[in-house]
Amino acid sequence: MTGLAVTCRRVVHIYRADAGDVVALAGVDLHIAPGEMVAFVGPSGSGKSTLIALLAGLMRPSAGRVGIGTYDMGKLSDAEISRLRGTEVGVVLQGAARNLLPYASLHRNIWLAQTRAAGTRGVKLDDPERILDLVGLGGQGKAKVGQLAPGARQRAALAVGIAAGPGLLLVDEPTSQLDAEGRDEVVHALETVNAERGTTIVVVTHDGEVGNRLGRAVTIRDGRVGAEGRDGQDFAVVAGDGTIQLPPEVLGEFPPGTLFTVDRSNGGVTLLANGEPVGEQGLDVAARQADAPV
Ligand SMILES: Nc1ncnc2c1ncn2[C@@H]1O[C@H](COP(=O)(O)OP(=O)(O)OP(=O)(O)O)[C@@H](O)[C@H]1O
Repeated sequence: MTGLAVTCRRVVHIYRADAGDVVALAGVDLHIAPGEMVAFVGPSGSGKSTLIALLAGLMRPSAGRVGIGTYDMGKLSDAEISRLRGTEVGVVLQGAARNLLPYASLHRNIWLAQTRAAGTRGVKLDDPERILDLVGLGGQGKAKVGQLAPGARQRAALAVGIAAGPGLLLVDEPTSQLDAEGRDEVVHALETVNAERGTTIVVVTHDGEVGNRLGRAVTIRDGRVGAEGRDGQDFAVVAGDGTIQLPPEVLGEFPPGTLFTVDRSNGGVTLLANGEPVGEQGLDVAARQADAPV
């Protein structure tokens, strides 16, 4: 199937705990086009894993809307979400072993994922050998998962994640335990799946290099989209409620309480901070439409 779009509108997630509520996501606005590859990056505890868990339907948001393709996740029953996960949405959890049966062969791991998906209607399944080719494990179908090197095991987990031909693949920290070579192989496998199948791919990662390689890196900061990097350029992002997060180093120059004026007199938009054009204070302001091609 072709890639699925992902849309988040004002998504909020609150964990209820005895010690007090934790606001993990405080209003995420995001659109991912079909067939895009995106990394969620950001500091520990910023909300990346929570966001990917909501996209996977493993949890439901406290407020806001999560859309996957034509589905409004909030309107689906638990049974419909379970069917979606494992067919149209592939999920690869952090730690390759959690996605695999270690004593079974690669072929059997893929077969099991496909058998689960085949129980639902309308799923056309790929040849397991073709799936292994996509992740660089062609010809190794008889190998037991437990015998594979860590990088190959992570790619085996990807193979299981794409076994049913999902339109969206969600992957949590695929390179965290790997050396540079293993990381390159995993990123190459993701690129190949994306190029050959048009699958939309979302990866949570601490590795900035993985973010750069995927082309679009969305920085989650304090439970919101803090910034975006596209093809090596960094952007601040205007959220659905009109707020914009500035990087911490820029906030040093424009602390909370700074007064901005929006001047439209020159036909464009100029920001004046405390009466001075922002550019003169060392920050150039360039805007582009969110959906403009990169
Ligand atoms: N089950 C939970 N109960 C209560 N609070 C939680 C729970 N899971 C996560 N949190 C809190 O929610 C916030 C966001 O956590 P989350 O795991 O989504 O961040 P993260 O960016 O993925 O972090 P990391 O990179 O360390 O995995 C953090 O403050 C975290 O402590």
